[in-house]
Amino acid sequence: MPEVFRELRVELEERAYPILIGKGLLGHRDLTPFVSGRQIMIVTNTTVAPLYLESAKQSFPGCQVDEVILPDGEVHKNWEVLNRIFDALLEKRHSRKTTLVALGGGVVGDMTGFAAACYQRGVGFIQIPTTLLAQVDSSVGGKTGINHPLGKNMIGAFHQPGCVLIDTDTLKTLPAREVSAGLAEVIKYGFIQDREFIGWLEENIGALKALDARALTEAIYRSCRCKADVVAKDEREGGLRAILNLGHTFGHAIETHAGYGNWLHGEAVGAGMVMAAHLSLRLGTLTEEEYRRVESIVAAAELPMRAPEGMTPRNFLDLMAVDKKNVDGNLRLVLLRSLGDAEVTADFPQSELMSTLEAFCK
Ligand SMILES: NC(=O)c1ccc[n+]([C@@H]2O[C@H](COP(=O)([O-])OP(=O)(O)OC[C@H]3O[C@@H](n4cnc5c(N)ncnc54)[C@H](O)[C@@H]3O)[C@@H](O)[C@H]2O)c1
Ligand SMILES: O=C(O)C(=O)C[C@@H](O)[C@H](O)[C@H](O)COP(=O)(O)O
Ligand SMILES: [Zn+2]
Repeated sequence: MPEVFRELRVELEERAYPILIGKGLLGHRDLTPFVSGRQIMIVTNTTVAPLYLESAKQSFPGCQVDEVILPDGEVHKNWEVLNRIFDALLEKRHSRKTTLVALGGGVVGDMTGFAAACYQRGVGFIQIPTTLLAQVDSSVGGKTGINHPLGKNMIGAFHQPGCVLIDTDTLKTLPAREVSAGLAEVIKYGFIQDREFIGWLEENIGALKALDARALTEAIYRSCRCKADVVAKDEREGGLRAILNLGHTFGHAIETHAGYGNWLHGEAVGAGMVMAAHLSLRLGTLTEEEYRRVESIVAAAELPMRAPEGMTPRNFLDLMAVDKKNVDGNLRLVLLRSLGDAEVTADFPQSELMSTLEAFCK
């Protein structure tokens, strides 16, 4: 039987940090050992603040706690809104000993981490992720940043948090659509590295959608374990880490095309993973049966399986041309060697890629 409290470490020598996972941790777990001075700035948004800001403050007894509340949405993951964090830090005279606390989903987490990487050339930060997606993915690993109108996450820095606190109770208020978006990144770990986890997910997807606490804790633990392991081996994406990008080359193109509205990140990744699997099937590395399993688990998570209405193969190719994984102008994709095993490769005929794009843009 899975436990309701789990703990992991991201092993990065002097930058190693714990991931604490369980029910009812927010406001009860003392996080002051991860604060360098006495000042903290909690960064959150207009949706999360009324739900969890007061509880979050209880996790920092004895600290001077300030807050900055950002507008909600991927469309606000930009320079203008990032600057509001710097304005608040300077107005409240935060020193280089301050600690930033990201309370929210991946948008708040990525922006807070980037602000922490830049403020006075770098201060500490803590991740308190409150969406499933942020709990299984964005709060771990130190990728921080903002979007550009021409490309997703194009401006950013690697900056690791000092601690990640995951309270599964916060998921009780998460809309079902956001739960599905988070499941995309959970399923991703199975596809790239853990075939056995795919079987577990096929059996437990209903319990996850119903927010069963034990199933959630298990899925979050296994996801974070996979991510922590990859990050410990390749913190700055020199090679291996790029497998965490399965479905993202297609997915980021979808998000950018959509103007960072309408499509959630996890939804775009869901469709993108099916596209990557389809190309792998065409290249003969994935069997028909494996491809059907990919389709059926993505469908069970209630994620989209097609490109957005009106998006063309040309749109995909133009947007994928700025992907960060590309080398010397050559497109590189994360494809499946088999179910549970991914690779980054530029070794695919353009004609096969076109066939996949055409199949999904119908
Ligand atoms: N840094 C990384 O490694 C990494 C990994 C994956 C995704 N990301 C980024 O994360 C972002 C997506 O994150 P997301 O899916 O969390 O989106 P999000 O941050 O926009 O959160 C989704 C929605 O849920 C709301 N919300 C958050 N917690 C809630 C709660 N407990 N109850 C009710 N509502 C709540 C938010 O206000 C928002 O409206 C994207 O920008 C993506 O690029 C980064
Ligand atoms: O942590 C990583 O590495 C990932 O690729 C995780 C992704 O789920 C995440 O969306 C990440 O932000 C994508 O990074 P990018 O470098 O492709 O912008
Ligand atoms: Zn992602």
